[in-house]
Amino acid sequence: MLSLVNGDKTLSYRIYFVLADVHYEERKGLYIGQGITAMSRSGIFRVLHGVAVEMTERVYRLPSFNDVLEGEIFLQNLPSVVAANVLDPQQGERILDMCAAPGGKTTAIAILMRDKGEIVALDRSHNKVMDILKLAAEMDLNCIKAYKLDALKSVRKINEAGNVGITDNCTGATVTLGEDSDNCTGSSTKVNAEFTKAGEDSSTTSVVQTDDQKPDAKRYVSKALLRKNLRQMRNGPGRNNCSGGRVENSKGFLPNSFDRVLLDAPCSALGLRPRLFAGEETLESLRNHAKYQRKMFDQAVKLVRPGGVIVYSTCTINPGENEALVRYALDTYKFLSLGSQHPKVGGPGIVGSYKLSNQTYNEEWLTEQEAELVQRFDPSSSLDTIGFFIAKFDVGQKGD
Ligand SMILES: C[S@@+](CC[C@H](N)C(=O)[O-])C[C@H]1O[C@@H](n2cnc3c(N)ncnc32)[C@H](O)[C@@H]1O
Repeated sequence: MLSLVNGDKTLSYRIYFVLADVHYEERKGLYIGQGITAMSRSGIFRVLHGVAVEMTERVYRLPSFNDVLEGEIFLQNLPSVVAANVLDPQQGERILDMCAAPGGKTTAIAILMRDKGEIVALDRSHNKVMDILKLAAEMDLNCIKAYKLDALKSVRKINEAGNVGITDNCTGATVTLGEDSDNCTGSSTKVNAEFTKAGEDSSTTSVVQTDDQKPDAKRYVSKALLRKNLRQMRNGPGRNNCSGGRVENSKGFLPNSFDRVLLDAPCSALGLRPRLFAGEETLESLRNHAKYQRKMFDQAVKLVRPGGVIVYSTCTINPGENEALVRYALDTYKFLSLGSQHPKVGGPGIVGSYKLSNQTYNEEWLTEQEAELVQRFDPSSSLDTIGFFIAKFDVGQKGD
């Protein structure tokens, strides 16, 4: 008998699992499962071995909220709401949400600010930025500005001429265009991208038909953009193009320019339910998540002003991406301190240490006092939430 628990207490879809050679190993409290895979219905017919389990009955009787009050309500799990509240945004402030799509926490923050102030919401995916814009429009929230930007490049660089701007990898021009792609050609075609400066931090890209072939450093087009436009001419704007196919690319932001920063980092997502371990993560991939998160955190530290706040959160139970990030942050940036969290709903973090096998140092986790200051949502606890982690940092004087 396979019983699953869903964090939102609704199971709208049939869920299939393929079980083969199931085994778990325990490493410092982290279970890594292999051989159990949650699959799509079509995917299940492509595997050669295994046992498929079809779950046909809901664990809970609560009906699905799909299509209920669409545009009126947006369901969130408890830890996400807590994360927005822990950030404690104030009206009139400038907030950065570094990895924002689909915009659940962004909109929760906007509501807490009563839509007064400015929330800059970033995601590296064009379509996901559209999702943020769509959600903000549905909820009638005007203080959210969403941009496509790789959060690893979210601090503007000062170039030799003293101008600010980031350079792309291909042309040296100040912005990269294209749907989910940073590749660019620099070549001119019938479909050009028009570069306009929209405010201090962003550039608006809108697609225009033109015969103007004059070379212009600020006019270039990516292959991805070309493909997208051909697709749009054939199929219409598509489900996500709520704002007429426009997406804003950002060139990055000035250091110390935000009152508060939320880094809801991409992670191994080992806290999500219902989900048996899919066997996709390895120890190496878990370490890679941690490295990626640290680089993003470094950007967050640069962007927040002295006296500001950074909230770091993940939906994983892997301490290497949670407590170890906090240790890194506190050891690297002496002007950061753990802030007391309100509301506090989850339990304390984990105290301990571990050694990365191919590195020469021990990564110490938190002291007991520090562990008390972070929130760890244990998916097996009676609170019945997804696994989640929240750390809040108060930012002191940065120095040079
Ligand atoms: C955990 S989800 C964010 C969920 C979101 N905060 C919410 O509450 O709705 C992580 C997001 O980070 C985005 N992402 C991953 N790497 C990124 C990067 N380098 N720069 C910007 N966004 C990135 C992913 O596209 C994904 O949408």
